[in-house]
Amino acid sequence: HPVSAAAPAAVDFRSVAGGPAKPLGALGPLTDLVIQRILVGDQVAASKFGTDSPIEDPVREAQVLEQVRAQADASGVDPDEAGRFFSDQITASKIVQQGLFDRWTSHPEEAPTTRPDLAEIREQLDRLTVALLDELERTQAVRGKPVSCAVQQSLANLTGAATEHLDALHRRALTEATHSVCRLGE
Ligand SMILES: C=C(O[C@@H]1C=C(C(=O)O)C=C[C@H]1O)C(=O)O
Repeated sequence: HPVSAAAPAAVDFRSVAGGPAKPLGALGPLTDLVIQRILVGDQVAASKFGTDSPIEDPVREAQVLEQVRAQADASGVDPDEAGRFFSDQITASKIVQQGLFDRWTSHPEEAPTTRPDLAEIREQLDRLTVALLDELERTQAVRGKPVSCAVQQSLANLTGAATEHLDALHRRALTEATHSVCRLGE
């Protein structure tokens, strides 16, 4: 009989769970939001590519971090901890933007053909900030236990990267965006 098709390279968690695939475990919801923010980075890159807007905007970064510190206080999260976490989110976004700029420069046929509005994208990022801070608050207990936190972050990153079909660039951004999650609050 004919040889069956090759096994899939990665487990499709959709078929296991029977529902929308999400990063697993205690840090799954936080990691899901981190991935959403990383993917918004693609939109940011598309809005800036071929324009005068630079990848790095220190004024906007300061506004984001100011919003974060104020809202952290209101959500019961340490403002310094929240600030460190969001600095990593900003770094991750710039990794994605630079990676896509490089890709689109060497492969212009892959460059986006429409240019989304940066102001609208930033409103989307501001909404994600609120949700991320809620998850930072909700996960304080598990993040305070270094060993189980590390296990949960590995599980969430692995399953999140697989279910969202992240490429090497976006996986690198995910690693950067989550590398302090288990050290925060110490
Ligand atoms: C996302 C943007 O690009 C960069 C990343 C930022 C972020 O992740 O919040 C903020 C400013 C920029 O340095 C943006 O310009 O809005």
